[in-house]
Amino acid sequence: MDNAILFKNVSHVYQENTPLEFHALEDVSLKIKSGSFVSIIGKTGSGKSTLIKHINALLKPTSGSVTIGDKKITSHTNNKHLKPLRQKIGMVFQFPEQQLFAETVEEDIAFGPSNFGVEGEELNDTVMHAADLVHLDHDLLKKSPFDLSGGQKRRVAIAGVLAMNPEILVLDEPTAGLDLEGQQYILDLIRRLNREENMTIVLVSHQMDDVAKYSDRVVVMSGGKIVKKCYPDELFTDVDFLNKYDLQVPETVKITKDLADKGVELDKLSLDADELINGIINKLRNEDKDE
Ligand SMILES: Nc1ncnc2c1ncn2[C@@H]1O[C@H](COP(=O)(O)OP(=O)(O)OP(=O)(O)O)[C@@H](O)[C@H]1O
Repeated sequence: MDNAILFKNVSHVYQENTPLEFHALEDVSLKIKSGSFVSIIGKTGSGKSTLIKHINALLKPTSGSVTIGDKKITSHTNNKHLKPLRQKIGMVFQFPEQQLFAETVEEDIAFGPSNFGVEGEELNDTVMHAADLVHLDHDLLKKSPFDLSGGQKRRVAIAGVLAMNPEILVLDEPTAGLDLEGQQYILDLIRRLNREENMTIVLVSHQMDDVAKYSDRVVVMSGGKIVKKCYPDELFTDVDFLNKYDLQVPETVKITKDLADKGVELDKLSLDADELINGIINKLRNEDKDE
């Protein structure tokens, strides 16, 4: 089924009609195609979390509408009608392991599906499948989640979301606080879910190297508005734009520019370190041939 996400003229006002009224989203329109990997970036307070909370109607638009597949959400939508929608959207908030609570890893992963009536053999299969998706060793399933490492805990928390079999996965800074290896593990997992399970990914991140490497499209927010929607290479080659919105320049872009300043022009800009290394090797080989 086509689960495109469509924001149409969405505004969101916190604490409306009070002295604390705050316009966090203003007239946001955006289409995220089913099966794509889209990153939402922008400096702190630009409205990224507010935006993504509309995807599962944790927040509803003050005006405008959000449509997921054939389900339209407006300020009038009744929460009673949102259960099927929420089942197909997995939300991974910052530090999701802080929500782990069960005595065993297995029970934690099973919590969501058992709430939706899955039981017995089917529940067991669901838990195993989710554990496999995050490459969690089955020996760990009987352990307390609190005995695991930080990276393992985060994988358990994500497995709990995946056990609901979501078609759309929304993640807010999913690698925050992990060491480099743990970060890589989570990002590779997300990319695998996108490519192999055709899951739509909406990622909020401050890590521009990751955004550059993994996304199909990037959405830049500032002051509650979308200021750019484009392909990663279009964004990350525009250093003036990145500076204007306080966004980091990815390391691969910096290296490519440094090389060009030193007279080494590569054939194309790589947003992935492995690709960049291959570009440099090709350049060296071609130079050898020319000599
Ligand atoms: N419940 C709330 N009541 C009032 N204002 C809020 C509320 N939640 C968020 N805001 C404000 O809305 C603005 C956007 O917040 P939001 O969390 O969406 O930004 P963000 O881009 O996700 O930031 P960060 O990168 O720090 O997570 C901020 O100025 C924030 O202070």
